[in-house]
Amino acid sequence: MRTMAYDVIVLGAGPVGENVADRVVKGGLTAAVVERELVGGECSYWACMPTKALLRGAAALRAARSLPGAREAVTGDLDVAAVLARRDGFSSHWKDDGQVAWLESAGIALHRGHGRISGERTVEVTGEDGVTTLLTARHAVVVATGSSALVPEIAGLREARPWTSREAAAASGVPARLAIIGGGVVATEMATAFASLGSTVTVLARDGVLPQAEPFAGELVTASLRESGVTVRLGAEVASAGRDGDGTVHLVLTGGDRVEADEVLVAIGRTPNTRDIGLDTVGLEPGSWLAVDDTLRVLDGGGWLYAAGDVNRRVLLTHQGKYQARAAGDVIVARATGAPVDDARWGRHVATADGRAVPQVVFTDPEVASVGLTAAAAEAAGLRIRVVDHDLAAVAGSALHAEGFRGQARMVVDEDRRVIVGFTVAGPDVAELLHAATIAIVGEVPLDRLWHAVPAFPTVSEVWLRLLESYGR
Ligand SMILES: Cc1cc2nc3c(=O)[nH]c(=O)nc-3n(C[C@H](O)[C@H](O)[C@H](O)COP(=O)(O)OP(=O)(O)OC[C@H]3O[C@@H](n4cnc5c(N)ncnc54)[C@H](O)[C@@H]3O)c2cc1C
Ligand SMILES: NC(=O)c1ccc[n+]([C@@H]2O[C@H](COP(=O)([O-])OP(=O)(O)OC[C@H]3O[C@@H](n4cnc5c(N)ncnc54)[C@H](O)[C@@H]3O)[C@@H](O)[C@H]2O)c1
Repeated sequence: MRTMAYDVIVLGAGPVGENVADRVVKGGLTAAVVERELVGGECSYWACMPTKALLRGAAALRAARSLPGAREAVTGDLDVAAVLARRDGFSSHWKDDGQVAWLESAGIALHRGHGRISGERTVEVTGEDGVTTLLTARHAVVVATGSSALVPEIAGLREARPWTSREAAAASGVPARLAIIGGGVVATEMATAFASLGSTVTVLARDGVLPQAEPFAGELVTASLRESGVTVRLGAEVASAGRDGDGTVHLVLTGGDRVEADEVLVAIGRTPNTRDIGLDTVGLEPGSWLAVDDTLRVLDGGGWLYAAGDVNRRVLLTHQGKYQARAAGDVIVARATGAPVDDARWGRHVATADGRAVPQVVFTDPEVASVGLTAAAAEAAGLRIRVVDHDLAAVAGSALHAEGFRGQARMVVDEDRRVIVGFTVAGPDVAELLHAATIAIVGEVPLDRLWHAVPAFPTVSEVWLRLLESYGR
């Protein structure tokens, strides 16, 4: 067996694994990444990038149609083939040459194949040709193997060959009828995308629409989906499924109702890619999420094992995984070189923001942008809060932005510290509004100082002033 040694070995070359390796190399250590599929991971080829490319054309069309003067210039409908072709481009046509070239330029070694931990600081890589290479790490092994779509144990569902987010993101055509199981982020984004591309969509949202978000966000998205022709069935649970000889999928709901579709997309959350990575060889449970401390070191992982990104379940988002990667890479370098470890809250070597200040944009119509705690989550955390709401349509910038603008903003204030701990905004094109709130929350900017952060007129950001005015001085 061929053997090779590096300072750090990273299992998985998704956005998170790539970034851990980059930080480690920038810190003066050597690093190798092990990748069994495409360098770039889920985000680049089957998640963030292709799905946003599927959504963007319809969003631009909606924006034009919402403006007298511009709407008259729109003479046709979406060009579905062009949307799919643009999506193909944003997925690099499912080829990773560009990302491999970046790895080379960054001085990171790549081992293609399935990686398995085989003991303390060792990883076995089995290539497609069956040849195995043994890698040893002088300092750390980082698991960044990500997650996969969870398919529930519903009678007949697996045999019905459901789509997961992968098939939806990479679809080469548009099914006439699409049923979606789930009401979360993937379900609402893909309902928005496929409805705009011409599918007749049914969303089966057992637990509601965007149940993790502020309630007004789910309500606005549900109303908008329904207006665009999507059937949204709140509380609907699928009891059994089947696909008949002509390809039609039949779903039977608890209570007996039936739904027919040409494809069914399962979007009920994720499962960690840890079933076959050798966790048992180091006393950990195969198939489990890898719990970590704030420096991303695996609990009971011997001190040399780290886990970053989706696989540790802290936050399943690319930007937050990459934030963890920067902390993990830097702390591995610090520990390897004997430099001081800065693991105090908000220190260089910890991912403090994971707990309290995670930004997310759901690219539905309307967009939902949020950071920090919802009112419900803040109350559950025992904070004494005050909730301030404002109609987003009632600022001049919004009225100018689109006719019939609909939206809502909410800030959640920690009354004991007089700082914002949560912010949610729903409305057309609000994604870029979010970073101001992220800075206010991470910076723990006192409300009295925020009065001096004056939003420009006439922008949608003026809602910040209105929220402060409602709160009072
Ligand atoms: C449909 C969809 C849309 C999304 N949109 C967004 C979005 O807009 N914004 C956002 O921030 N997040 C989004 N996400 C979440 C985002 O995709 C993930 O948070 C992100 O990909 C996690 O990165 P990662 O590096 O941890 O894992 P992954 O991207 O899953 O990468 C893990 C890599 O490890 C490899 N691997 C796994 N096991 C092994 C092994 N044993 N040996 C070798 N290699 C292995 C895999 O092949 C993969 O390349 C979306 C998710 C989905 C499903
Ligand atoms: N724009 C973005 O940032 C973006 C886009 C897509 C996905 N993602 C990330 O990808 C991850 C996965 O997304 P997702 O939509 O699959 O998960 P999710 O957790 O957002 O939503 C899953 C939904 O399915 C429901 N559910 C769970 N089990 C069910 C069952 N058996 N039957 C019916 N419903 C069930 C849940 O209540 C939940 O509402 C998320 O963590 C999300 O953050 C992010």
